[in-house]
Amino acid sequence: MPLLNKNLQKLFAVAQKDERLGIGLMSGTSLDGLDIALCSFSGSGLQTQFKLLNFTTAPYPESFKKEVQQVFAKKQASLEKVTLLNTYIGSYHAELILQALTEWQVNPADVDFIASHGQTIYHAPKRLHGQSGYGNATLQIGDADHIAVKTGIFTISDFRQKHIAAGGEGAPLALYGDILLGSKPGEERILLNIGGIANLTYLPADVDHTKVMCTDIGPGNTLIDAACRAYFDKPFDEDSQIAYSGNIDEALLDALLHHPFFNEAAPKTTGPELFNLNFVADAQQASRSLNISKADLVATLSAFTARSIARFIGTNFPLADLKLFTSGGGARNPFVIEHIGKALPNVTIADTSELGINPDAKEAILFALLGNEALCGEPITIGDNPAVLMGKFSFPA
Ligand SMILES: Nc1ncnc2c1ncn2[C@@H]1O[C@H](COP(=O)(O)OP(=O)(O)OP(=O)(O)O)[C@@H](O)[C@H]1O
Ligand SMILES: CC(=O)N[C@H]1[C@@H]2OC[C@@H](O2)[C@@H](O)[C@@H]1O[C@H](C)C(=O)O
Repeated sequence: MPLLNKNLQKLFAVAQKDERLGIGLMSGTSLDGLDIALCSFSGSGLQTQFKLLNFTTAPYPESFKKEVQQVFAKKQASLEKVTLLNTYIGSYHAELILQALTEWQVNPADVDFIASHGQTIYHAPKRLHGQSGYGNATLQIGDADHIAVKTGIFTISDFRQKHIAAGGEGAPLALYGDILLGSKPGEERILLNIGGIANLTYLPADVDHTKVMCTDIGPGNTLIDAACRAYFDKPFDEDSQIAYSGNIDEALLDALLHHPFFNEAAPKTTGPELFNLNFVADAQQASRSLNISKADLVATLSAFTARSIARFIGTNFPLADLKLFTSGGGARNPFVIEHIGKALPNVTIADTSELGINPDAKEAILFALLGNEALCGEPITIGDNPAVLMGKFSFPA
């Protein structure tokens, strides 16, 4: 009998361990840095026990952001740049992981797996690209073979393709972890992540999985960040200082909210491929607000994020006793949170630390959970959502 590949033997052993150490990685649409979450896991599926042991966001230098921005969410980009970045990002993420492990005094040999999201460079659900003959598509780069070889740790990656293969749009994948992290019998809950794009998971009080909904809502920070970069030479509107210095332009806000995406049935996904400064310029043209001040623009874009989130929640979940738990960098944008609160006066709002989950770490934890599932889980059926185990395996040797 031929010998079993040693990597497979080791993988088999990891899947059978009582407790596994896994790292979840998230590098989202905001391009602020790599989120690295080190967790311990036992069990799988809805019985998973996990603990966040360490977390950091390794900030990206401006030079790296500029490189990625050359291809990010662009219809036309250099294929050479995409190819170079695919290898570079994999290798760079490996370095950032090793640095974090050194800081935490954790030996890489003790880590059982890494679950890497990669860097989304283009998200193209069919609804958005509209090209006949092509279905839903998405592309994350930062090849995981480089992470595995450089760190010596099994790496699971490219989670979104299987979701598409099974009929989804490749996102949001938060659903699978959010049920585990946030569901509580007797409480109507929504977990709202405000990253570059805002998404939510509704978790009903009766824990009926057919009622769970997980969907993108629209822009989170992406337009606010883009305006801050373009007009204030700042990566984001820290503590909403710019938004608070401006006024909301109601005509522009209405024009922004008028986009057909907001009337499309959920679940749906989107990205900066749609919500970008061209989209804003079109809305300014339509609302004759091209001449408003840049601070008014940031205030209006921040109100747009808040209003589109509040409108989605108010329309789809008109519940008396709803609790909203926020996460992602937008949870630290006071203007956005204040305006969501004003528009939803009957909803209790807190961030996910109330659930014992670091709001900045949540998405990286979600990918670590998906990695744990890929190793030892079973497909979970949640309503009409794709019931598949996601991720591809990269071996260190
Ligand atoms: N103190 C703050 N004040 C205002 N905004 C903030 C603050 N801190 C973080 N942010 C916002 O959060 C963003 C980073 O959010 P996050 O890391 O959740 O995004 P991401 O993971 O890239 O997004 P996605 O979930 O779409 O993939 C920043 O770009 C900024 O807009
Ligand atoms: C294609 C892609 O990278 N989508 C991200 C992005 O960031 C937020 C939103 O848009 C969400 O759909 C998704 O990420 C989260 C982690 C998800 O899949 O649940």
